[in-house]
Amino acid sequence: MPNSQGEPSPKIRFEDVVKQFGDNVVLDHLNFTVDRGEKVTLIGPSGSGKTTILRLLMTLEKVNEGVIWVDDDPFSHEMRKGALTPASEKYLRQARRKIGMVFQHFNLFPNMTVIENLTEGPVHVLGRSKDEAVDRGRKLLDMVGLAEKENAHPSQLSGGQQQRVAIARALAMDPEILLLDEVTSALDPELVVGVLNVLRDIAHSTDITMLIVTHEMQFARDVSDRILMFDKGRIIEEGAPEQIFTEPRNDRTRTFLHAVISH
Ligand SMILES: Nc1ncnc2c1ncn2[C@@H]1O[C@H](COP(=O)(O)OP(=O)(O)OP(=O)(O)O)[C@@H](O)[C@H]1O
Repeated sequence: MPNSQGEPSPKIRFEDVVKQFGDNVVLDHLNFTVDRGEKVTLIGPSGSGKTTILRLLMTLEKVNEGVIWVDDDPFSHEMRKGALTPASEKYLRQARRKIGMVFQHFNLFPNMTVIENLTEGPVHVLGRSKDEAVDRGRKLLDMVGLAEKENAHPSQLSGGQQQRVAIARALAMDPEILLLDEVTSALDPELVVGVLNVLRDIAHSTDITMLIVTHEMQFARDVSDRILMFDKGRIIEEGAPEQIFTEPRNDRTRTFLHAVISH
């Protein structure tokens, strides 16, 4: 949707967002935007607040101050009687339909087959017909290289295969925004490549807006339009991957990248 200057508005906008747990200020008056279709990777030391940003967007946490906007609509809040009011559960349920997330632990439904995992949401939440959901589920399984596994149960798959099913399951809900939180960090090293290849294809071939938390720096470099470097709940540097990875301006970015890449 264009704004009053005729420019497209951002897909996601954090406006002065504060998130704290007790006295621990995890996000400190945070401001940033993500454009439509943009792929943005959040990097930074452990505890700098990256996962908290994704959890706020998944509505698993609530902001203490500030407002999150998606498509120029309030996301963390709703408009009541002309005033922004913290969002109700009902409002949040509707708002989060635009957003899909893949976690470190894939959390597939263990008693369902792979294809049932993919069709459950589209049928029961989006109201799609079973045939339509199965048809789309098969296409997505093909895309993640698991067409022949549709009748398997999750326990019969490797961790990497389960994670690829989880990615397909998130896409089956047609999200406008996809959040990826350390999706390969629980996997054995030999399974990481297959998952990253699938995600690389998705990043390059879809216009889904993606917000990514990863320690896989080569992957971040390949897929990201922009990198945000966090420290203590603030963005201390941002830029194109080439700039951040080859000539970081901030000393803490340089130290962080050195530690991660030489790890
Ligand atoms: N539910 C919670 N209750 C209390 N403190 C929390 C909670 N969730 C996160 N925190 C704290 O918030 C801070 C930021 O955590 P967060 O997981 O967002 O960091 P991160 O940058 O994603 O770190 P990592 O790379 O280790 O995942 C940490 O100090 C963490 O202990």
